Amino acid sequence: PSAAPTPGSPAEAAGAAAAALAERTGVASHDLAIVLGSGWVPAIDVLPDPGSDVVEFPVTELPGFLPPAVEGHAGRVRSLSVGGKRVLAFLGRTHLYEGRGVEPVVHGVRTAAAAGCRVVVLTNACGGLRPGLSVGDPVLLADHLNLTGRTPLVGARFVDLSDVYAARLRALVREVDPDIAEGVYAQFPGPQYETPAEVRMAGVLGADLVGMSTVLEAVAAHAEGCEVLGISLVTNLAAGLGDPLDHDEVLAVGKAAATRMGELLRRVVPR
Ligand SMILES: Nc1nc2[nH]c(I)nc2c(=O)[nH]1
Repeated sequence: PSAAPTPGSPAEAAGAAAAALAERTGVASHDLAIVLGSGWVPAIDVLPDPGSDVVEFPVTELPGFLPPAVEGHAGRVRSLSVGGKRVLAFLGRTHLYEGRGVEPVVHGVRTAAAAGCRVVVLTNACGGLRPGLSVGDPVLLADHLNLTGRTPLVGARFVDLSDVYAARLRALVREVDPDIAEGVYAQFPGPQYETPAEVRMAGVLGADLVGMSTVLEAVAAHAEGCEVLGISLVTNLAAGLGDPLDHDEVLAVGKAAATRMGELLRRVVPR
């Protein structure tokens, strides 16, 4: 048996949250987790198997989760069946820019892993900077640039990240949607958007997308042994490449693309 996690450690906190989740949902083990970024929440309404039970509650009912710092970010969690798999969906997430450290940012994916999930799907809304990307495009993450200067890992955890966005899952998505674009996502700390010069810098560094989430969650989930699938929704052209950024537009674009994203998830998740 694996050694009991150190009292007060993030692993212990994830274990406690997973136990509370099993209790609250009546589901002993979940198979797959989905983190829904801005605009993605409507996408999961098309997911549940007809007639299957769906349990939803505020994520703060589980230990270790903080109340949403940003008004309107629904900090909720939903347990549902999709293609016979038990799925744990986080509607909204904690962002690094909330200034509450890295632990709360990755507590969800660590809880999912402790609850049995072996696959974690991370979705987000982001800015597009590669020519040819348009607002409303989904982009499959092939790799990332961690420009946050932070990491969820502590100590001698020399984790290999050469397949952090699992090639197996990316191949599955390409089978379902052969024309989907693939790209490299750079996470900035935020909360401000990039300057045009920073966007140009990200491009020089090889980024196709810029955002404020996902990277630290992917590192944490991969370090827990989960296969990670990342899908971004381009909701604006990065600074200097298009109209000035507006958060309300972001949500509108997300809603418009939600059914397409829901279809994509519904065809990928059971596999
Ligand atoms: N860093 C960064 N995050 C974003 N999130 C969204 I939606 N658009 C952007 C963007 O242009 N830059």
